[in-house]
Amino acid sequence: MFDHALAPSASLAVDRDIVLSLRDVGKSYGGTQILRQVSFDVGKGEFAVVLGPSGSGKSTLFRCITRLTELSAGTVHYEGLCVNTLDRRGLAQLRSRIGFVFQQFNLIKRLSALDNVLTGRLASAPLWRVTCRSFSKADRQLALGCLDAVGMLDFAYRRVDGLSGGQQQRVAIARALAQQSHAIIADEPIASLDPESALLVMQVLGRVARDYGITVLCSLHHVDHALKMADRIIGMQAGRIVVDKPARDVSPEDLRSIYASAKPN
Ligand SMILES: Nc1ncnc2c1ncn2[C@@H]1O[C@H](COP(=O)(O)OP(=O)(O)OP(=O)(O)O)[C@@H](O)[C@H]1O
Repeated sequence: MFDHALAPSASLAVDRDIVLSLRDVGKSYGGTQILRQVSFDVGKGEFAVVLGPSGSGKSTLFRCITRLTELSAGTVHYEGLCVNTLDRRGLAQLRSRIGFVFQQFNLIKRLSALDNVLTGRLASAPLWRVTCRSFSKADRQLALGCLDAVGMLDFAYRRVDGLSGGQQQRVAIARALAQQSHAIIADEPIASLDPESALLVMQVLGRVARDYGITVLCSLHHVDHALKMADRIIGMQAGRIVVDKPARDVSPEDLRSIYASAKPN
C-alpha cells in the first residue's frame, strides 16, 4: 500500500538505504549557538529517537531538516536530494514527501478521521478535487487502509474532536502515511498523552517503521519508551550529539551524558 515511486531526486550518489543524512548542521540565533556540528544518517525503516533535555535543540533540529528554520551551517540530504539548495517550490515538494506528527495532533477538529487522513493526499490531488473535497475512490481506499494500519478503521467516520488524544494522534499518523512519504518526523508525539495511549502510539510508530519500511525520526522525553521501542537513540546535549547507538546498548552513563546540566556556550 505504501510502496510508491517518488520523483527522481538524484543530486547525490547515496547509499539507497540512507533516507536522511545530516552533516555538520549548525544553527545560531544571534550569537547563541543552538545546534553544533550535528551529523547522522537515518536508514530506511529505522526507528530513531532523539532524546535530550528541554532546550537541547531537538525541535530546532527537526525544523532545520525541512528548512522551516534555515540552517546556519552544514548540509541536509533527503533521499539524495540536497535540501540546502531547494527553491520555494522544491521545498514545498520536499515537505509534502515527509510526514509530520506533532504533539498537538494538528487535525481539523470538525472533520471525520477519514477526511483528516485524506488531507494527507492534498499535495497529490488535482486542485478541483481539493476544492470540492471530492477525493478519488483510490484515495479513499488508501486513507481507509492507513486508518486500518494504525488500528483506527472503526473510527473512520467519527469526528476527531470526539476522539481521545491517543486516538487523534493515531489519526495524525494515518494522515502522514496517506502522504506515502518514506519518512515521518514526529516531534514529541506522546507528550500530551496518558501512559497507555502513549505506549500505543509508540507501538504504532514502531510498526510503521518495521512493517512498512518507513523511516521514523522522533523526539521524546520518555526515556523508558525510547529505550524499549526505538532501534536507535540519538542523544543531544546543548545542541551537540553526545550519544548515537542502538537503543539496546544505551547505558546509564550514556543517559547521564545526555541529561547532564547544560554547559555554557
Ligand atoms: N526562534 C528562536 N529564536 C531564538 N532562540 C530560539 C528560537 N527557537 C528556539 N530557540 C532556542 O533554541 C534552544 C533550543 O530550543 P528547541 O525548542 O529546539 O529545544 P528542544 O530540545 O526541542 O526543547 P523541548 O524539549 O523543551 O521542546 C532553546 O534555548 C530556545 O530558546
